[in-house]
Amino acid sequence: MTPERWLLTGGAGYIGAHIADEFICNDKSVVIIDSLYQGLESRITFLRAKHGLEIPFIKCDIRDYNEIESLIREYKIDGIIHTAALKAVGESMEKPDEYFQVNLEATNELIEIAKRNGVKKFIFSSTAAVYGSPDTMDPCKEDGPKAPISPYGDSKYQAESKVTAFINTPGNHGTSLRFFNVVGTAAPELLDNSVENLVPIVLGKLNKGQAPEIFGTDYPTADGTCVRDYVDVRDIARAHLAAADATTPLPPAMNIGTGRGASVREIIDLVLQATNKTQTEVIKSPRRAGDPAFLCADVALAKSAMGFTSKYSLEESIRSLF
Ligand SMILES: O=c1ccn([C@@H]2O[C@H](COP(=O)(O)OP(=O)(O)O[C@H]3O[C@H](CO)[C@@H](O)[C@H](O)[C@H]3O)[C@@H](O)[C@H]2O)c(=O)[nH]1
Repeated sequence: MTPERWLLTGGAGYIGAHIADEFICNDKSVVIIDSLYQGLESRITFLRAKHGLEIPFIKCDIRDYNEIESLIREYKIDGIIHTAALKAVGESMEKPDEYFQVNLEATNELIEIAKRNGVKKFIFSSTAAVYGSPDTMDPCKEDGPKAPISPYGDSKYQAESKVTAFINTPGNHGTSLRFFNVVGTAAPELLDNSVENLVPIVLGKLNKGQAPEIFGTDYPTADGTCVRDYVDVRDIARAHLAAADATTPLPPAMNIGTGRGASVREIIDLVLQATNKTQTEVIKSPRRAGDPAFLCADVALAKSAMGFTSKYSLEESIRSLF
């Protein structure tokens, strides 16, 4: 049987490359497009060497609709995993138009292209940012309140509607996966190269002999610092595989997290342990605007709908970085 062929947008990115790896390991064929704005071609080089495959890679902006439509025809694509996006929450406040263009308009266009060309499967990378800044200490449920507070979260939330309309069409299949805080790596070559998130920031600081900074130590949590649900990127990739292989209709959106919370303080301690550093100095800074005290996933839906549960512990995720 010919393997299913998936177009992976943003496949040279940190998350996209892990999905490519997981799909290839499970006998699916992938075609990767990436603008290389944040993605790295070296990740594709690594995947080609690891799997001994000439994985097709085309450098292409997600807004280059003609090129994408030609590729979908040329490669006879069965399904699309759409991870290509702008993802910096802070930057989205400064460039909202660009975020809506890349994250919302391009997703809408991609779905129209899929429809015109008989592509029946679509899995969309969404985010816990759709929940905004809840003021409860309860895990977020998919059908609970959505109140994104950044153009990033809003653009992703609005794009989910288009995906939902697509998958509600009889014969189509897919979902939106709402990632919580993604950490870890399958290989040093696939590491997260962004400098926007807690773990890479703390690592960078420790490597330079600087003290990590904590944004807010007066939250109503056990140790006063913010709690998040840190999920391994390899589990994110496994969730995509589970969604692609599901034989029953999926809910329109599912949380992908662990269901366990960890505080900023705990993360810093784990990174210190993993690096064998004894430094205990931290800078206690004021709260960062828009940060909720607690943001964790209710993971029941992904489990019941597609049998997905996370596999990697936070310790394993942090250890994978060294
Ligand atoms: O130097 C730092 C950096 C971050 N933090 C805190 O660490 C926590 C995690 O922050 P960060 O890694 O920036 O992630 P979030 O703000 O939780 O957002 C991430 O996780 C969301 C999903 O939960 C995604 O939508 C976003 O794209 C992604 O950046 C927050 O409480 C921050 O205030 C610090 O205390 N010090």
